[in-house]
Amino acid sequence: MPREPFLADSVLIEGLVVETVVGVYDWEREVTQSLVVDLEMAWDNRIPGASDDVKDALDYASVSERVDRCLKELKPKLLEHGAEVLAGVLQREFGVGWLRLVLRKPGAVPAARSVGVCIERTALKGEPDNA
Ligand SMILES: Nc1nc2c(c(=O)[nH]1)N=C([C@H](O)[C@@H](O)CO)CN2
Repeated sequence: MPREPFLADSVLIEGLVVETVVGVYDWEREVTQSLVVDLEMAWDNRIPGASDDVKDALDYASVSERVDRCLKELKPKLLEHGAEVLAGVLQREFGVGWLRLVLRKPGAVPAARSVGVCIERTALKGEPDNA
């Protein structure tokens, strides 16, 4: 489902580095590796734009801390699982309606600058947690 066509505002986090256990192979469960998170989160920036009050804003510092904690606790095997859980946490805890999330694992394929996954999720009104 596309994001709301009449409001294109968002809050961005780019290149957030998280050190965590991640990967499907046995050796990967014994070390930490870097993940890099890019996030675009739909948010009505007209309200904080008028009030100049961070309480009205989607606080990118708080979101960044939550992303870091989520991935460190989760220790996902697949990037897909990390991205999916993260998207749900941000939608439930911060009230983000739509988001695009890119999760990269720069060291995974030596011949590639980076590999990763990209997901877009829209919280549907009427679903549990999205009343
Ligand atoms: N689509 C994916 N493919 C692979 C993943 C992944 O998370 N998503 N992970 C691995 C290994 O953990 C790899 O990164 C080790 O270098 C392989 N393929």
